[in-house]
Amino acid sequence: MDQPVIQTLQLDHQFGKHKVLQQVSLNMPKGSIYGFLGPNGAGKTTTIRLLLGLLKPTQGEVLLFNESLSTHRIPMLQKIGSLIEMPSLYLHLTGRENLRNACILRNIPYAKIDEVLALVRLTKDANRKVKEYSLGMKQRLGLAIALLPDPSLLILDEPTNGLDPNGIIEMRELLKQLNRERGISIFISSHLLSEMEKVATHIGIIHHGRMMFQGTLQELQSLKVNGAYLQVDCSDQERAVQIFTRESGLVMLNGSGFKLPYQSKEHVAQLIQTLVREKIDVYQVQVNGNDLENLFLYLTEKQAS
Ligand SMILES: Nc1ncnc2c1ncn2[C@@H]1O[C@H](COP(=O)(O)OP(=O)(O)OP(=O)(O)O)[C@@H](O)[C@H]1O
Repeated sequence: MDQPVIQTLQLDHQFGKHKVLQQVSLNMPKGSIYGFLGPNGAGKTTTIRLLLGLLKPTQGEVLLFNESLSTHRIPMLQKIGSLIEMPSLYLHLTGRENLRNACILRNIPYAKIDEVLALVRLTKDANRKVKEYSLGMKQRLGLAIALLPDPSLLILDEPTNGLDPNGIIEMRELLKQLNRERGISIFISSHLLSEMEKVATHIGIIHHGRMMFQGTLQELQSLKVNGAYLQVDCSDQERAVQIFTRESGLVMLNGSGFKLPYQSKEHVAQLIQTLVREKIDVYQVQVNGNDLENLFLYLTEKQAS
């Protein structure tokens, strides 16, 4: 698991004078599902294009399977399946015919077609025209094409973008299955923290072209707890702040209540019991700071301190 499948060494990229990536050092262990997370415009697609050799870095290096992409591009790309945003499909052809075309282009035997159709659960719809497919089915067909060469690494750019909740669940389950049963390492970009938490084993966070965090999902989650705070709305905010300031100096008046660092659900229960005992009515208790935006704020503050 510790052997890297993707490594970038201080990657910089600029379009003209616009610096889009700065010193991006990615490290994706073999066998992992690496969630590459960042808001729109953070530099995710640019990074993916560099990983696939579709762009050349201004500085730095990409290593795939421990070898330099600049010297081993062709054999490496044969081991990689990719899906960048919407797959380009022939809508007037059937799913099976699209796969046949892809086989011809990549010199892959037709025998693989039934296998990949079954993997992405499109066997029953294989002979329907793609124009009749839902977006989720089109994405799965794109994934089937990416799986044709039996890749050991999949690189997927926002594969759940635009899908309905069912489509998102199907894609998520499918990726986990491919990772678990076939041992395929999966690099997946997304702007949704909650989605990546459901699928990824490792996370890299990019913001304004810089890596802000890289580690296991557990490491990210412990950071999130550190960054999260509890917002409590109640009938007597001033007295509540006095009570809890005795326990922890980090309590602040906020809106119609107060806020303090989130510790644990047991601590939340104790806090509510204390308020009730003190005859202060509790209107609302909310854990904030667990979303991507707050996480960025937290990480930025942490880097500056
Ligand atoms: N070909 C290009 N020429 C000039 N600027 C570009 C080009 N492609 C991307 N950019 C700029 O680079 C920055 C990063 O874009 P990128 O597409 O990598 O972000 P992203 O994280 O994938 O976001 P999104 O989810 O919106 O695609 C953006 O400011 C974008 O405008």
